[in-house]
Amino acid sequence: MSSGMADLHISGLKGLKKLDTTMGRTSDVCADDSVPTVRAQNLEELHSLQKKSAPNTPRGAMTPRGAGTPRSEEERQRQQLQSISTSLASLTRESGPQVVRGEPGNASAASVTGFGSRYERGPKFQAVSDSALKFTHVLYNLSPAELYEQALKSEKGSYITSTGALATLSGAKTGRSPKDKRVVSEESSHNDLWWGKGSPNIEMDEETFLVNRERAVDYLNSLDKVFVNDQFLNWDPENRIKVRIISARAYHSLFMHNMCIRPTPEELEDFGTPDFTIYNAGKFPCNRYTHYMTSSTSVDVNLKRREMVILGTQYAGEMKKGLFSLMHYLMPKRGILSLHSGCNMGKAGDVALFFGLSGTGKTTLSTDHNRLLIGDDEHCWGDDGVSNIEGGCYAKCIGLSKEREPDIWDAIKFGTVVENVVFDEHSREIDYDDKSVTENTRAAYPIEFIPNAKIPCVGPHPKNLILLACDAFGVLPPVSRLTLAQTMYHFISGYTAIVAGTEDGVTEPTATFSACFGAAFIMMHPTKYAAMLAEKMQKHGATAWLVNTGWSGGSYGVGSRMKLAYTRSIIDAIHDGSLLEAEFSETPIFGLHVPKAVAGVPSEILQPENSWKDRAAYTETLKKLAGLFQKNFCNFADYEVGGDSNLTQQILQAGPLLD
Ligand SMILES: Nc1ncnc2c1ncn2[C@@H]1O[C@H](COP(=O)(O)OP(=O)(O)O)[C@@H](O)[C@H]1O
Ligand SMILES: C=C(OP(=O)(O)O)C(=O)O
Ligand SMILES: [Ca+2]
Ligand SMILES: [Mn+2]
Repeated sequence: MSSGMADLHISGLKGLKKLDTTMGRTSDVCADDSVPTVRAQNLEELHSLQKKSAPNTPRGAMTPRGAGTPRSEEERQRQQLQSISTSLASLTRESGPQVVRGEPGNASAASVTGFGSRYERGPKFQAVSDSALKFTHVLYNLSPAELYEQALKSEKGSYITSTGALATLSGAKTGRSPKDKRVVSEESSHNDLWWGKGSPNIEMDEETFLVNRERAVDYLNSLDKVFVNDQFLNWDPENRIKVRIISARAYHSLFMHNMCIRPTPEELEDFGTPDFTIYNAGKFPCNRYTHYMTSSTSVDVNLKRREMVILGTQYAGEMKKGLFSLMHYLMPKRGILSLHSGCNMGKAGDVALFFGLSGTGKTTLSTDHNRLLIGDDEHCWGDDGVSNIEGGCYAKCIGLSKEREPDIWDAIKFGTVVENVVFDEHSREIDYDDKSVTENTRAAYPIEFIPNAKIPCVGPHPKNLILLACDAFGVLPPVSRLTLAQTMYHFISGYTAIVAGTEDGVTEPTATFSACFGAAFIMMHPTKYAAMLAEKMQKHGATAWLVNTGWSGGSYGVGSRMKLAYTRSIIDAIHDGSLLEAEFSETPIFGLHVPKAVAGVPSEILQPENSWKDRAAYTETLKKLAGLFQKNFCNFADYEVGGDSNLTQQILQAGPLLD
């Protein structure tokens, strides 16, 4: 210090000389004083230094033209923007909008493309409507952090929770709208698809699809900014599908970032033209004067155009399950079975699939601390084994507890989207029991957020198939082993029971039958999938089980939901092979094979009649459910499963028998 002070002096008479603060810096300066100086010349530059572009994720609008960017990189970006402009092209004007990377205000000529790009601006450009003069700002494959900022800035109802998740509201729709799901009848797919009674595919013509598509595209192009995600479906590299999702909300972009497979920067570089595009204009309604429209909501799939249009619902699950429907068309055509199932694998490589309708436990039970998670909801079973279609999980949050579902609890952190949950205004702690917004509260997170995720999400052929049913009647045994014919019968039936709106005082459960445990998502006739399943089960020697995750000791209102700990013990016994060695007895009516004992489960609950106080009520309820199964199966009685008429006869006889 003393040497520096000695050099400081004032000289001359015309004011003070500038202090040279760098003067005399010697090695004996105390450590506190040795912080490097700021590089920036001004505040603007300082702020610009804060952000940098990673080499593989160029920011078109932020990279100054000619600032050392290699020509090929610039060309690649131009092609990418051209591709997005083409996606957003208006059909009536046959032109895409002028697309610019980045937020409004960041427009720079270098990143503008599309119709009338600066190279092509001619008289034609002047002649078109105002909308062609407007830039469409594209926020392309933003990171979770960027999407958080976008959501917090522009979307009411966006908050950061105490653990760092992004809380959002999905709007008026807090679940899917299956009655508004339409599929275009066109020559390329018409004969492959399942139409008519029981089918989820509500027919729509090509013309009406284009009307809705135009409505969505015009809406998206009218916005200040749109989000574009280019991602993949299916971890099987040979059957990977490239999807583009164009949406109006950061919530939607982050949701799909989490749920689809995230491309590496290299994979993104040669992404090229997507195989399928979603136009999510869910903030905007469809027009009820449009032919076929029965509400303000329409989710329209066009397999020939490889497009999906969403109008009138912001529920993000619509995109996830819409893509699942697409896979239910594309994969079986390649001989690959698509399944609404969870999937996990033991350390020894034993794979289990968990089938079941919503709320039966696919996500909860496939997320198992002792096993590797392959996926929670959508899988393919092909010649080489299984592959997850998705890159993330979508867990129910209602009643979530750290003790019972620790891995899901811990996954709700920075990057995760939590939909429609209620939280403390100040602490931002989520109250998982609060159903004020909806009972269907959800968390969407990348699969890597589960510590024992199996990456890549593929595995060998399954050893066990676990058919889950949440039987609110409480008459199905907690676990039973199924024959092949029974497996087909229950797979085609797709049973679960829900409890109708408690607020109405209704305590009676309602049986739901949904073919292939996912009728809302299948595209072809259920027997097509069932035949493939039978063939694969036989070929690979898988064992199937029916597990009731619903009521025990009586129906809803009398009995109680099966303890999760018991269900987990049952599942453990299936995985480790011990249950296969058990002694079984056959139940009346349903003819199910029930084990006499399962480690960790009280034996008296294994036969449901033993857990009911009122035996007569039990028998009556059992018969009632059997009748509902039979009535439902009438819909399939005239169909053959595959080319095997013998198996078809066995399947028809494998259901419940009443005398
Ligand atoms: N015995 C049980 N087995 C499975 N889930 C149970 C059980 N008891 C309660 N649950 C709850 O039921 C819900 C099952 O939902 P989830 O696993 O998300 O179903 P899916 O993925 O099939 O839609 C979870 O909220 C879970 O905590
Ligand atoms: C995403 C959904 O599936 P699941 O309930 O099976 O998790 C849904 O039904 O909206
Ligand atoms: Ca590549
Ligand atoms: Mn699920």
